[in-house]
Parts: sequence; structure tokens; C-alpha cells
Amino acid sequence: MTEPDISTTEKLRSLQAVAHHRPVFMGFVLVLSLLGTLLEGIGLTFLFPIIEAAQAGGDAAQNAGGVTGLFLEAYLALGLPFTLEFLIGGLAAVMVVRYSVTFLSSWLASMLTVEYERYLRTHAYELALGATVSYYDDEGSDDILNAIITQTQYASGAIQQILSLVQQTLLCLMYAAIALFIAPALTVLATVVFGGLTYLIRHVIEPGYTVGDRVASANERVQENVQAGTQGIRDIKLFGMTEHLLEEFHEIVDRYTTSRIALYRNQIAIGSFYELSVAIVLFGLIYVAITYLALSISALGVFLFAMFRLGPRISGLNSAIYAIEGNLPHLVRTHRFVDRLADNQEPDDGTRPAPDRIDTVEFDDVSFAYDDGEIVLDDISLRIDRGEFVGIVGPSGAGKSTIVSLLARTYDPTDGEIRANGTPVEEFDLREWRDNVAMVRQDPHIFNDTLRYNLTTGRDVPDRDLERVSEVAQIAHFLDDLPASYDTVLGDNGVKLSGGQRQRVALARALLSDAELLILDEATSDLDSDLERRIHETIERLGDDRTVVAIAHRLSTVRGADRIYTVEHGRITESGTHHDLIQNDGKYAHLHSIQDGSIEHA
Ligand SMILES: Nc1ncnc2c1ncn2[C@@H]1O[C@H](COP(=O)(O)OP(=O)(O)OP(=O)(O)O)[C@@H](O)[C@H]1O
Repeated sequence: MTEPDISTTEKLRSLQAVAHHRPVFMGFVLVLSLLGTLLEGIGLTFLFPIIEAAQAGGDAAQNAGGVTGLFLEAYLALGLPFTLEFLIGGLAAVMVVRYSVTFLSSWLASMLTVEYERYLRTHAYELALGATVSYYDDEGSDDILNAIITQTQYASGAIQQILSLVQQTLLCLMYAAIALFIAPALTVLATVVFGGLTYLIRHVIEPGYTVGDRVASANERVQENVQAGTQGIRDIKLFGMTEHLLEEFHEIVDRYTTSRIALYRNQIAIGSFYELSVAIVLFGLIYVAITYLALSISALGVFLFAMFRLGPRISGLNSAIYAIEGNLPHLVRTHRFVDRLADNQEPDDGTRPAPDRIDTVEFDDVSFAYDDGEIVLDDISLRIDRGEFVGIVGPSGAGKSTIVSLLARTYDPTDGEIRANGTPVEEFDLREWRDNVAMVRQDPHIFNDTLRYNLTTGRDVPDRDLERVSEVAQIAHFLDDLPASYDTVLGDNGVKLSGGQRQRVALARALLSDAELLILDEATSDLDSDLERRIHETIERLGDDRTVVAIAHRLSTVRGADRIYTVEHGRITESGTHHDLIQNDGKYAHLHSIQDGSIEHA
């Protein structure tokens, strides 16, 4: 899926969202950074009394004016001798605290980063599980997977970079303030030169977010390609698509690699070029300071030291900004994705408890169109009573599966109403309603877990219930062939089972749920007719409490139904028992005659 361009407002909104995540924790890290900066400043100004003490032969107190005077007062207050040894000791103590504080703030910042990644992933996954099926139809599950697994990882990197940016900015401001205090004119000159260099570099090198956006979109495509390759491996092999897929993969991975290298190269280039420039500029400043300004040795020492420390910080600042820009596209995409998920949540406005017993289900003039707007169901009206076996037949694409999707509320009607016991189904709590509906699809999902897990979906179920449904769904027939019986792992999407065995597992799973409505959407199509007939007979014998709706192309599947609806082009064109419909001599009779082989078909 192509993403629209990222606007500045969107970037700011994303950064704001990051800043609002755990604001107290973040505030604490920032306070620690500020403390680290102050301690660095104190450490730096320690150079004043140290140089002066060195010049005075060990005792700085003789000459204690200005900054040194402040240190003298502090030492007197603490009852410490104001000598070179104690000054160096003091500086060492300040540095120990300073670097301990920096360690703590960096550690907490990395904790925040990882924690933000966990938050983003969990939040996105929760929303993804609650999103509508039509959202999945539009977005594609591979994009959703990529957004949750990969994009969140890059996106969370932004939090650490933002904190590092703040740290670097504070340090820069502190060095600049000290330098300004010592030599205002020289500092202004240095600021102009450094500012000019920053401007130049940022206009010569491609912006971080442009390269970052290329990385993000290449990354998405890598994921799509690999997913197609792994999930569709059988068709890929059978249709000789390996080469084409690999060719595409190489192309995208090349783009990903070049963009990522460019991002790192630019980041390093900014750093290196800046450090070189700073070194050269500093020599110029030293020359100006010595030749034209009458600075004391201690002031000159501190000024130069501040400048030497400032240079790499400004370079670090630029790199941090570039890195943030590189990660911004991931962050913005992740936030967009989360917003889209939030906008596409399944409705939860139904407040009534769903009925424990469903006596009737009615479709009243129900029409439906998917997102593309084309009418798929047109004025469908039908009725299903408790204990009935209802069949739905019709040509491919007629709308049969859509009818039962509406019943399970995977989608809601565009027009008309579906009622259960006279109440519109939208008024029921969605989850409770779905507990009433057990659907078995033609191609059910089998979890890469044991047969037992696939039947119970993780619930505690007594063995006798397992055996009961296994008998009905004819699982017992192949159970002995499985090496560990119910505890056999069935492989990725049940790869170790045949199509018909997969269908039987899904059928048993549905029967075990004891839902009021059992919906079979081509659920036994992969079984031979004899096995299918036996399963259907057993299901029909389960009693009057079991309401069954079965969609089938093979008409023998629904031959025994209490009522059969024929659907054509989204409309119900006839209904009745098998006998009625044969008498009616309409579409059903026609399909029946084809399947019986009594007429030739083109
Ligand atoms: N998720 C979807 N988004 C858009 N259109 C869809 C979607 N699912 C189905 N359709 C369209 O709706 C129409 C009815 O599809 P449906 O699956 O209900 O038919 P069906 O009678 O069950 O077909 P089949 O017997 O082949 O399974 C088809 O034209 C199909 O292309």
C-alpha cells in the first residue's frame, strides 16, 4: 500500500505523541539530563581555581576573585582547604557524580525506548485484533504484520534520539553560556561560524526524512515479498514463480540497503565534517584570543576547553536531528496505522445480552455492498427456525458466503435488518452474539499446535467431549494414524493434514463450542460424498436444538434440508425442500440435473 506524503504537522503530532507517553518518567530523565549538564558546567568552571592555584604555587586563595571567589566560599562553607589537591579532588568528585547521573539518565532513556516499543506493539496488536474484517480486506495482513513487528521497532528508536537531542542541546547551551560569560565577542563569532556550518551541511546532505522514508517503504515491501514467498510457497513452486519473486526481492533489498547505508553515511559525514571544521575554526579562535583579547590564562583555558567540548556536541546535535528525521517516517507511519486501526474498530454499541436460546433468525430485506460499493446482496429475506437444517445453494459469486458473514456479524447490512428472536442482532453484545454462531469455512485456519489445542482452542474440555465431537466429525477415523493422537502437532496451518482432515478438525472445533447456530460454508467440500453424507446424517441426528445452515455446491449435501434457498446475483430466487425445488424446475433443478449428469454442460 502506498503511503501519502508526510506533512510537517503530522511529524510534529507524532513527536508530541511520543513526548506524551509516560510524561513523568520522561520528565525525570530530562531532569537528570539537566543535572548532568549543570555538573558538567561546574566541572568545567573548576578549571578557573585549578589553573589559578597552579600559577600561585598550589594555593588559589591568594587570588580569589570572580569565579574562583565563588569556589573559595563553597570550600570554606564545607570546611575544606582551598589547595590544588583539594580542588582536583573536588573536580574528580563532581565528575563521578556527573557521569553517574549521565549513566542513570541514559539507562532510563533506553528503558523508555524499549518500553515505548512494547506499548506501541501491544496497543497496535490489540487494535488490530479488534479491527473490522473489511479493514483487513483493504489493508492486507502482511502490511499489518509489518507495521506491528518492524515499524514499531524503528519508531520507538525516536524516543531515545529525542532524549539524546535534548541532552546535547542542554550541553551546547551550557558551554555557550560559559563561553559567553568569558568572552562575549568571541562566542558570538564562534556561534555565527558554527551556525553557518550547520546550515551548509544540512543543505548539502539529503534530508534525513527523505532517506528514512525510502528505508521505511523498502522495508514494507521486503516484508510483503517474504510473506508471499513463505505463505504461498506451494503455488510459488508449482507456478515457477521463485525467480520472479527473488528478482523482485533483490531489487527491493538493494533499495533498502542503499538507503540505509546512505542514512548512516550521511549521519557519519555530518559528524566527521563538523568535527574537522570545528577543529580548524578553533585554531582560528585561539589565534584571535591570544592576539587581540587580553584574557587571563585561566579564562583562556576555560574558554578553549568549553569550545573543544562544544564542537563535538554541536556535531552530536546535528547527528541526533538527522537520526530523528530518519526514524520519523517509521514513527509517522506507525501512528497513522494505529489511527487507522482505531477508526476501523468493530462496533461495540450493542448492549443487550445475546439470547441463550435462539428460536428464530430473520433476514428482512437485507442488502449489502462491500467497500467498493457494488451491491452483492439485494433485498434478501429469509427465516431460520430453531432445530432446522437450512441449505443455501447457487452459482459461484452469487453472495452465499456474504449472507452467513452478515449472520456472524463479520460485516453489517447496508440496508434492512437481521433479527434474532425478533430483536435486531446489532443490539446484542457483539462477542456474546458471536458465541452463538459457530462457523466452519471451506479453508479453515489450523493453528500450529496440537490437535487437542485446535479442537478446544485452549479451553479445558473433558476427554469424553473431545471423543464425542471427534466421532461426529469422523476424526476418530484418522486419529490412530497421528503419532501422538490428540497431542500431535499439526504444523503450520495444519500442513500435516489433508484438506478433508483439516475440514473435519474445524467441524469438530465448531461442534465443541455448542453454539446455537452451526454454519457450514462449504465445510465438507473436500470430503468424499460417502463420508460427507455420514457426517451430515450424524449432525442432523444431534437433535432439535441444533440449528444448521449449510452452504454447498454439491447439492447432495443439502438434499435432506428442511428448506433450501437458491441465491443468484445476490437475490433469493427460489426456496423449498429438495422435492419442491425439483418440482419448481428452476435453477436448483437445473444444477441438480447437471450434477446428476443427466444433461451435458458446456
Ligand atoms: N471482501 C470482499 N470485498 C469485496 N468484494 C467481495 C468480498 N468478498 C466477496 N466479494 C464479492 O462479493 C460477491 C459475492 O461473494 P460471496 O463470497 O458471497 O459469493 P459465494 O456465492 O459465496 O461464492 P462461492 O460459491 O464462489 O464461494 C462476489 O462478487 C465477490 O467478488
